[in-house]
Amino acid sequence: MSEQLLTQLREGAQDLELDLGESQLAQLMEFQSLLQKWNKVYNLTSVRDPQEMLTHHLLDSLAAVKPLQRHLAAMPAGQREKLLDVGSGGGLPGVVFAICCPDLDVSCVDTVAKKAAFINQAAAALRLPNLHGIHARVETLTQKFDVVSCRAFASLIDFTTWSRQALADHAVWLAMKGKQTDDEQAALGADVEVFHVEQLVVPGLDADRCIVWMRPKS
Ligand SMILES: C[S@@+](CC[C@H](N)C(=O)[O-])C[C@H]1O[C@@H](n2cnc3c(N)ncnc32)[C@H](O)[C@@H]1O
Repeated sequence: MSEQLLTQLREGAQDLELDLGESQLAQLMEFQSLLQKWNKVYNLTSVRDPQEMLTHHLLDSLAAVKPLQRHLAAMPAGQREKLLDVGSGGGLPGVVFAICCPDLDVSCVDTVAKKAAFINQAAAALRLPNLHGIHARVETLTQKFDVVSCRAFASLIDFTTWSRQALADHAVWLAMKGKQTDDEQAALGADVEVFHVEQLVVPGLDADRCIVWMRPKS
């Protein structure tokens, strides 16, 4: 991995006001190397160019870390919080969350077995005991999570409908979206509340990005 990409990653993390150590930056770089190395075998992403992978995948996922950390800090202190990343594919944003938030237990679920296997391989290679790959349809999961995230997965209504049973008490949905989501929000049922739409700025990427934060309405 080139020094130039590492410098860009470090500067991007600073722009995002992330407090990442050198070992976490190295893990992020190693994750990108794993994505590149295994992409041909596992078909993890259509993005092949390392520079594009850095901006469109790593920095894009990193842009959601500070908002996630803010949400976690506001949760009542207790046992280690659990996050489920739905349709995680090659681990975006799940693996990035696991690297940046070592106290968060991250599970990445995908219907494609080799993608879930890649996550477990990455967990071992990056020495991340808080990262797990699950091969399943999200609709079939019985475990409960405090935050359920997705990126480039499905419409808001499909995402919330399919993953609702995986929400613990007081849990929230964190949907990373790339454009205006007014139509998708309007299509949500009365049992889902959008409580915040948070705009994101991705260093080096001139594109609309936001997080749609949602919770079930009781
Ligand atoms: C477009 S990819 C997005 C991958 C990754 N989140 C990203 O941002 O690059 C969507 C992923 O969702 C997975 N998927 C589709 N339906 C699913 C379901 N019901 N449960 C779990 N994963 C599913 C697919 O296998 C695919 O890997």
